[in-house]
Amino acid sequence: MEDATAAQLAPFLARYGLVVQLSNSKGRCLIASRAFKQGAEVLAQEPYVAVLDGNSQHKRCDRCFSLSSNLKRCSACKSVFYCCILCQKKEWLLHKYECQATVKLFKEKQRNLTSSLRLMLRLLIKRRLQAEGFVPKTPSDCYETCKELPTHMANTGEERLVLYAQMANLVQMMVDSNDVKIKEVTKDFCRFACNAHTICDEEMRPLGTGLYPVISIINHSCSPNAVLHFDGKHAVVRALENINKGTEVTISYVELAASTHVRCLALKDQYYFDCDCVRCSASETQNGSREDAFVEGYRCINPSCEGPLMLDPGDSKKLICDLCGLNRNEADLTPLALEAEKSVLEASAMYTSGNIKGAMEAYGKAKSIQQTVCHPLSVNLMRTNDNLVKIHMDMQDWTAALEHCRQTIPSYKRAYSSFSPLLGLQFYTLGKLAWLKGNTAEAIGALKSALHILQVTHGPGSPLVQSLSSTLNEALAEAAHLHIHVAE
Ligand SMILES: C[S@@+](CC[C@H](N)C(=O)[O-])C[C@H]1O[C@@H](n2cnc3c(N)ncnc32)[C@H](O)[C@@H]1O
Repeated sequence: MEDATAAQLAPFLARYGLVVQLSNSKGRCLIASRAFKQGAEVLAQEPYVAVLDGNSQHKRCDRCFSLSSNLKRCSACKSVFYCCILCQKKEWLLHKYECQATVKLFKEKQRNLTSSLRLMLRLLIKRRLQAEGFVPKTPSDCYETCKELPTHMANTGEERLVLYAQMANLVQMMVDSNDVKIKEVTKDFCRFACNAHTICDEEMRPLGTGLYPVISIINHSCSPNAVLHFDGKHAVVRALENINKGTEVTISYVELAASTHVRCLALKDQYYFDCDCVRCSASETQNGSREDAFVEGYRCINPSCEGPLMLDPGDSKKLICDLCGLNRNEADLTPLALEAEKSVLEASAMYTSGNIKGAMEAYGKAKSIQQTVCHPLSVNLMRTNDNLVKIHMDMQDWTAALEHCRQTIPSYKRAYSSFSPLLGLQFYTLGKLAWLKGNTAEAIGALKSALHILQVTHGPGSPLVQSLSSTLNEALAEAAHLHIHVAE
């Protein structure tokens, strides 16, 4: 970071107990200048710019991102919705220009704005209004701070660069301004790609994208000590463990329930770096590769053995069980793994097109193949079970949903860290399903586990944690009334 920006940002960071340091391999890093307790808020920020995605645009307010069943549509562009007149009025200063550009794009090209184009348009509008003094500017909320984030333009492939340049062209046409330089906008598209964050609801379902100039300074680790959580579009970083003074704050950029190989590919493809976090470094050890074999590997040929299959050092075509030493040919497994993959794709397409029964059968077929091929704790089987939970919940078949959900818990525990929000949410689903089925003791156990995790990741005041606490209290009251024994 140039000294001027770093110095200007320092007071904002000092309020939280953070400083920026430079590292040769990672660029800027955010370092704790005091200790943070597990669950504490490390940093919070509003986005510089944010957009709702296509699915959420008609369900949430474009300004505050809150859910509403009574949204009012902008009568001019007809493409954004607000929860109240106040939100609409407050947004008008920025939306006025976006509105004109949206109408122009539709008139001239018969095209609607995509999320990425809208995000860029918002960046250009806000940047101009701040430069002209119509919108206030602070060091943590200005284009200059966004501009310090890396673009990795030199690493970006030709095809992607051409696409970004075409998108920049469209933006230039929409705003009809010579101030908009194609090269600069192309660079900003590159910047979005490796710095913008997916905004999620409390249940970690994506609802939009935002650029958070300070939060984006936080680097990645596959074993992070902090997590990003959203309240609407307000982003909060919480400590997943006690963070000591002088320690780098890290979050995860990718899905952590994946083998080292898969995580590293995703990081390289989007963020252009080779991860050397503790988890990735461990993959080169026997313990680390065993962990990968559990998460994304095959199962032993002996159905009663739960050992993971590792590469046979004596024969590269063979896999050997790490527990009992039995061999299995990779060539026998590949066609079955492909068949399972095909069934999963078919199931997903059927689900999207509304053929729920077909999807249920196809996921059922995938599951039975995966049970013979994949390790019982593998993420492939876990995802199929998750889809079956979702489908059975849609069909209000709580018994089947509960059964599939129970089966996911051991793989969630293996694939995610003990304070992962996704593990917490899975316990919450298990607790709710067990409660619906009248399994009070099981519900209490799962809800307690969920609360233990989600209080840390979401904070005790979050609406999700509040509603979880009240379900747990209801279940505890019922257990006391019926003299049901509850394990501590
Ligand atoms: C969102 S930015 C993080 C802030 C960035 N370090 C900076 O200087 O502004 C993402 C980029 O930071 C770098 N980065 C993040 N985590 C890293 C890691 N664990 N190892 C190496 N580079 C990392 C990569 O260049 C990545 O594309």
